[in-house]
Amino acid sequence: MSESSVRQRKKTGTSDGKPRKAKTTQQSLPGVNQQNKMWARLVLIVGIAVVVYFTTFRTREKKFATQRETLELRTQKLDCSKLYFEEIAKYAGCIPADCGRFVSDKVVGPAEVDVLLNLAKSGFRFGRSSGGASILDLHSGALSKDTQFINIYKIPEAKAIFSAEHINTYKHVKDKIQLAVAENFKINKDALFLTHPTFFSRLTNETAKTIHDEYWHPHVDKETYNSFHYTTLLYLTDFGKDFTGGRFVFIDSAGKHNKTNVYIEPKRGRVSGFTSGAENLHHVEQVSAGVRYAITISFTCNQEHAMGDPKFSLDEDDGPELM
Ligand SMILES: O=C(O)CCC(=O)C(=O)O
Ligand SMILES: [Fe+2]
Repeated sequence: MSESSVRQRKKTGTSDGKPRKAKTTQQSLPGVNQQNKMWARLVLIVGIAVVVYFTTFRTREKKFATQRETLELRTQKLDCSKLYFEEIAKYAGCIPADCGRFVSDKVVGPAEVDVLLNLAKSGFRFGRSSGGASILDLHSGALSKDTQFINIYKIPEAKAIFSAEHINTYKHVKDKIQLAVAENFKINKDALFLTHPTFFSRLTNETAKTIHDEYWHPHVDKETYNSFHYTTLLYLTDFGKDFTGGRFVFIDSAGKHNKTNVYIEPKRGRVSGFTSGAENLHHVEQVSAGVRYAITISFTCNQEHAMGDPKFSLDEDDGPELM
């Protein structure tokens, strides 16, 4: 109600000379003001709550390595998680100067990537998961096939795919990555051993059919794969060109509610390496289109978990057993 209409009523009396209900109207003014104040306070409180919520519980985003840049070396030091440090401390020569992560686009060359991508594509012709995440482990022979795994070494036609170039490149690249891990974490190269599982991955946006297809869950490699001490990844296809989605994400926490997602965009020939403890919680975003190829190459300091290079053996009696 406007002020002028209130004034109007004040002037107007009733026939018996008594004031009209204008009195009541006059009394309602402070009520309206009070209500307005209450609303203002409520809006202020809600506003503050929203600001506090988003500053306290927000997830920040950082790009550690974009697809467009070519990195000699980018590193990030981290405090080792307690459990990881307690365990790695047992292995002389294998204790990192600092826990952390690195990315380099200079360890593996484009020709080597071509050979390995060709090897991966040839292998996956013999089997793929029906649910979007396929693996090919040339050490055990494990190859995804629909909703299960088969042994590629039991397929006679697979013989044709393993050329000397494939085998030599695979071993040479593995050695270079092992050296990169040793240099970056300042450990003895010979204290590191290749471990299981080391595998090619092929990720698409197909709907997951089994738990093995759900590659996007946050995890700690040391917890998922007990033998891991250092994880490395070699990317064989480009984020944003060969596929979309599928970025690698470290999830860093400072306090309970303060998270930072640290992204690595896959790029052909890009190697990332990190200590496998809880300091490097991570996941892979779901691929939204295209095909993402990578190799997970894992290292242990525990000689009991060491494994040799793949035999690429097709002799059924000789061939590696599946896990
Ligand atoms: O392919 C990637 O980028 C990461 C895969 C991964 O997290 C793993 O193999 O443990
Ligand atoms: Fe992982």
